[in-house]
Amino acid sequence: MTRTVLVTGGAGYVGSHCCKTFARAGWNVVTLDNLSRGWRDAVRWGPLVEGDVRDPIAVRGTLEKYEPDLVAHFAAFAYVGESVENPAIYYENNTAGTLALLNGMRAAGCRHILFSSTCASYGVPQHIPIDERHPQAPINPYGWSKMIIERMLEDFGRAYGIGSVSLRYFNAAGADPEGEIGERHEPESHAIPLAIEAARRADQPFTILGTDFPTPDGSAIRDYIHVNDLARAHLLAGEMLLERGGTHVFNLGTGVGTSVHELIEAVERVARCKPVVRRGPRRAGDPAKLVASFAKAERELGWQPQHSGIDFIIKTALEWRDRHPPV
Ligand SMILES: O=c1ccn([C@@H]2O[C@H](COP(=O)(O)OP(=O)(O)O[C@H]3O[C@H](CO)[C@H](O)[C@H](O)[C@H]3O)[C@@H](O)[C@H]2O)c(=O)[nH]1
Repeated sequence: MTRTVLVTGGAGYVGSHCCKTFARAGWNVVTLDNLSRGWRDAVRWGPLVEGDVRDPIAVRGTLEKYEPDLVAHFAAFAYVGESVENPAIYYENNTAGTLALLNGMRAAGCRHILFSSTCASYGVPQHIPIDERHPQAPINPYGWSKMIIERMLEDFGRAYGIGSVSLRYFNAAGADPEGEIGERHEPESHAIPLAIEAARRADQPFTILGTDFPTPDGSAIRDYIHVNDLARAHLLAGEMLLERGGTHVFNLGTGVGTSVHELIEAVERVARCKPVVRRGPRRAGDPAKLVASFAKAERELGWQPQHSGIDFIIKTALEWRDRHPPV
């Protein structure tokens, strides 16, 4: 029997890539998105229900109409800086939004959820690579807004039998290699799209935010993971959850760190053009180094990153950018 997944935030960056991956694997895909930060034209693999996860009528109506086996929950705000300036909308949209969604699932008898969590829940790392047992101590409201949800999922599992998998992403990056979807944020604050823009346009220099980190070249190190590797992990996690139930947590990263300087070199190599680069101060709350251990996902989901070489990530992001240059 064909399975159905309800994807909240399916019009967004990671959500839309997951829709494609589930659809390719033979699932029915339904998107619930309020289009506040998503894109109508990114919803290509099933119907779009335009609605908000905080709206009990929209959630209940969608769950009852489509009877999904699984909810994949991406609908969230994800700008760390914005969360510091305006925490209310993060707790409202991310935390309260998930609570409303979970209550809708309870009422409709839907028992399985994949949750898009974050490495920001670890805060400043005590050791590298970061495994799932690393203490969680967020240093910004974005990280807290997501960590509270993980806690909620544990409690809802115990009390109401809602099975969940929280997937703690490191740095989602790259685009669909077939060019149908990609990263589109407004405003764009992420390093890879900005470095690519700098390679394409001399009037858009890239600023290295921090050159005095305790790292070999002084710039911050991140673990960039291709969005399609993330999407495949959701598919495997969903299949595991339907089979086994329970409450689970996995890191999704590559175990490989790339500094901002190395990122710029990679953009130069792939784009064959040197971006104009400036040096700037650190961004508040940016740790020096975040690198994942994905051993648990490998062991329990049989997952490994397959598309996350930095040059391939940049190649797919560049192709997407060139198909959709900013107007
Ligand atoms: O113009 C820029 C933008 C970024 N950076 C640097 O590049 C690295 C990556 O920055 P991104 O903004 O691309 O990613 P972050 O690691 O800050 O953010 C990621 O992790 C966050 C949690 O920590 C959120 O989950 C967020 O959505 C996700 O993209 C950081 O060291 C940042 O300081 C620059 O040097 N210049």
